[in-house]
Amino acid sequence: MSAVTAESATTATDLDDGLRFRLGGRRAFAVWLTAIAIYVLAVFHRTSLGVAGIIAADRFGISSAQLATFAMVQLAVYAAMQIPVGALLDRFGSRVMLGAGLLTMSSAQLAFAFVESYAGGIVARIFVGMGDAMVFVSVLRLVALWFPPARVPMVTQVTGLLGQLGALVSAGPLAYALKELGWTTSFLAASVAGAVLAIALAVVVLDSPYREHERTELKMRAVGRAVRLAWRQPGTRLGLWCHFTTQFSSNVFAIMWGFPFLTAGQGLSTAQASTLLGLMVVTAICASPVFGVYITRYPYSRSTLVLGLVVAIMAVWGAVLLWPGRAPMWLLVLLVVITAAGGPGSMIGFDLARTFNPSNRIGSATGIVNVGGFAAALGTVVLIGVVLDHVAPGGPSTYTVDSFRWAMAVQYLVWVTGLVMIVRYRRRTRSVVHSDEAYAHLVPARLADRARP
Ligand SMILES: N[C@@H](Cc1c[nH]cn1)C(=O)NCC(=O)O
Repeated sequence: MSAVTAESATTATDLDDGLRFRLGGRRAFAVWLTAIAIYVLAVFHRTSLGVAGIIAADRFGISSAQLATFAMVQLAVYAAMQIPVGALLDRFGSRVMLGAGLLTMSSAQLAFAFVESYAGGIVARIFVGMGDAMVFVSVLRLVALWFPPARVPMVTQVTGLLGQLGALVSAGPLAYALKELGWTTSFLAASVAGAVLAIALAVVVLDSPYREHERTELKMRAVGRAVRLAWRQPGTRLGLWCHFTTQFSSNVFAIMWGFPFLTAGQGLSTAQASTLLGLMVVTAICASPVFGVYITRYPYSRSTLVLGLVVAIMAVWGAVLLWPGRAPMWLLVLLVVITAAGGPGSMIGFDLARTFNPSNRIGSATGIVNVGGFAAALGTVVLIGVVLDHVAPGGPSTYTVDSFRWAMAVQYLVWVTGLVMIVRYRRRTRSVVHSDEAYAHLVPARLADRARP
């Protein structure tokens, strides 16, 4: 059965189709909201270090480079875990994986509350990255199974959007708690949230609304097969490259280099730079429903939106980097707004993976796609650091607008690579769409006649 034919079974809205619960009904919302709460917690844990950074440097007695290593290690583990986690998800389902993710993240934050050595802190961050890696793909699998296909693109976008609230919780309440309650109590409280959500998970979340959902009966040896089959789909690889190309710039900016670029490079105050970083979260939240509407209406042209978005991001970066001296504030605002749109834009990658894979491979396909943006972000973080070391060997105190001009320009290598790969896989994916009747619903009427004479 082709991917789309399998998916179309989920269009039923009554309970005759082997359904225990109505697609998009009350139980679906309860499952989704519980899963989202876990995703918010994952994003909160992921971004907590950004807020706790200066206190962490003090507590562990470490340099800025060692502090950055915490974040790098966490992200590297997150990216490396995506494919194994995706395959395990197809084997064990979302409930088990969300439980494992909660347990891993919460234990790691608990350890982080008490460790005092740098090595201990690194080990804790490794496990935070590992637990975090299990969450998002599991939530998207629930979305694909619990909602009617026509609503899945929008629900996927809103899922990404709501997850960003975790970053706001760490920027606000965690920053406050660290100041008022101290390190140990704050991280202890963060880990207790995991225990509460584990109870909600056990009570509310079911893997599937179907009575006999055909969960992949793969033995561990056969798990690799699901990954191979998902990888063979040009649509999965198109999703990977869309995710790769759209999201890395906003990640790099938010996680590592945005703040020094805006302060040391563009001469903004700390408060101005923080406001622009906050504006990125707000933009990502506002752009999500807009993209959701577009991809629901024009599924054939999802990659066209991605291409347009990437060209816009490249153009605004070009304007900032070529601006003589420091860029004016209006241009920096435009820069963060357009760059931030790449976050929700990257969700198109997951939508492509879902369209071109049957439900028993969604975990593997989503995991493959999710490697893209995080791997690109990691690579770019490192490349920018290498160039900065070269052009400003005196360290952060010697950064200037010109050092960042060269360093940030390395992003073009990544964008151009991504664009070439998107164009390549979009051609292959479209040829699959035009040759397989199962994808006929994706082809707009104006092209359908031409494609099927
Ligand atoms: N593209 C992000 C999510 C997002 C949505 N809006 C802004 N960012 C993504 O890939 N998320 C994966 C994850 O684990 O958070």
